[in-house]
Amino acid sequence: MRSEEFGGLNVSRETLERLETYHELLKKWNPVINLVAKSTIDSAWERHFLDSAQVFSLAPQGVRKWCDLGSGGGFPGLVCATLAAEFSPETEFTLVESDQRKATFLRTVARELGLKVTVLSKRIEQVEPLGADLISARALAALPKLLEFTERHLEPGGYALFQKGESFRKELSESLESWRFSHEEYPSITDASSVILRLGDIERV
Ligand SMILES: C[S@@+](CC[C@H](N)C(=O)[O-])C[C@H]1O[C@@H](n2cnc3c(N)ncnc32)[C@H](O)[C@@H]1O
Repeated sequence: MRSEEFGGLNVSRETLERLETYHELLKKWNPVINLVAKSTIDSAWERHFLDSAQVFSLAPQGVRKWCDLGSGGGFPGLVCATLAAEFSPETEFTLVESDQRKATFLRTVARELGLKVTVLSKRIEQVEPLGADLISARALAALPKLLEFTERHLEPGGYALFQKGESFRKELSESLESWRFSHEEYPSITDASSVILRLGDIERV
C-alpha cells in the first residue's frame, strides 16, 4: 500500500484520505459553527491537523482509553482517533465537548470516516469519571484547571498530553503549588513558541 509522511508518521493512503475528508468537512461547517478561528481556516492543515498529529506521536504505546477534553472541532482528539485507526486500533476514544453543535460535527466526521469514537456532549465536570489512561486537550484551560479535569478522568498511572502556548512555564509553576507530577516538554513542530507537555504521576500536594 502507498504511504506518505504526515506529522512524523508514515501514514497509509487510506488514512490520508480520511484526514482530507475531515478537512473538507471542517471547511464546510466552519462558517456556520466556528469550530476553529476563521483566520486559521486557510492554514488548517498545518495549524490543526499537523498540530494534532504530533500529539499522537507522543502518546505511549498500548493506550486503552484515550479521552480528549473540550474537543471543539476535534483537535487533537479526532485527528488522533483517525491515526489510531491505522496505528493503534485497540485504543478507544472518547471526546467530551459541551457545545451540542460541535458535538454533532464530531459525530458526523466520525461517521463519514468510519471511526468508532464516543462523543459526550456534556460538561467535563459533569461526566462520570472516564477512567482514561491518556487525556489530551488543546486550548481548553490553564494548566491548574486542566489538572482538576484530569484528576477526575485519569486512571492512576496514566498520562496527559497538553498543547500549550508561551505561558506554559508560568502555568507549570502555578500548578506546582497544588500538584505534583513528572513532566516532559516537547517543542511544537507547528509553532516555535509552543510545546506539548507530557505529564505523569499526577497527584495533589
Ligand atoms: C477554545 S476551544 C478549543 C477546541 C479544540 N480543542 C481546539 O483546540 O481546536 C474550547 C472548547 O472546549 C469546550 N469546553 C469548554 N469548557 C468545557 C467544559 N467544561 N466541558 C466540556 N467542553 C468544554 C468549548 O465548547 C470549546 O469547544
